[in-house]
Amino acid sequence: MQQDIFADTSRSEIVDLGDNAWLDIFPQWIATAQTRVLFNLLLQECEWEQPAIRIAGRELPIPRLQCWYGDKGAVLRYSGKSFPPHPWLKALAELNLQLATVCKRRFNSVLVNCYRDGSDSVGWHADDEPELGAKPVIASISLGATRRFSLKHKFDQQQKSSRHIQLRDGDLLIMRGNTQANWVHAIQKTTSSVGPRINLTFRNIQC
Ligand SMILES: O=C(O)CCC(=O)C(=O)O
Ligand SMILES: [Fe+2]
Repeated sequence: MQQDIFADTSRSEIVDLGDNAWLDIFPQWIATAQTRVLFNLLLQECEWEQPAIRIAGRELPIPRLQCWYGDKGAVLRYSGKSFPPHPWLKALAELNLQLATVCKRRFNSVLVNCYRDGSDSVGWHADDEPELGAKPVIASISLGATRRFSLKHKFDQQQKSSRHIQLRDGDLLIMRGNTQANWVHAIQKTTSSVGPRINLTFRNIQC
């Protein structure tokens, strides 16, 4: 992948969530010409899974497809399940290198989610598993359809403190500081007609 596929990376916005929690957003961090190539490549090459997890006492398939990539030993754990990593796809390793220029770190793993349509979602959660460490930096890249990323405070659940951000094709969102400690986030189902979306969250698992 060439350097010039990345759009103007100096253009970023900060969303201050208070108490040392904040988001950095780089709209269209990946240029539109390349997002389609990347989207199609991931759709074809990812080894998509739809694992079942226990929700309210019942084993149910997650409402999206996912695949976990990373260094050997970077095991993803949530809802009592463990997912050993698939070895890095070349395209994901290259994206990780480019992220290093913005995030000043190399991530050791990435969760790839595919939301096939508006009925796919991810429920309210924080990426606050102990193996992600305190104040984890999590870099999220969106490809394909625009979906609404919602945040609500863990301890102040008033509607007015919620935030909503439209994540568009090529956008990079970085969650920083106390975002995982103080906030939960979700991509909620929508009844509007939306096409497929792929989201990549790059993380560092302590292993
Ligand atoms: O799809 C997104 O934008 C968010 C995904 C997410 O929160 C996660 O994978 O932990
Ligand atoms: Fe998350």
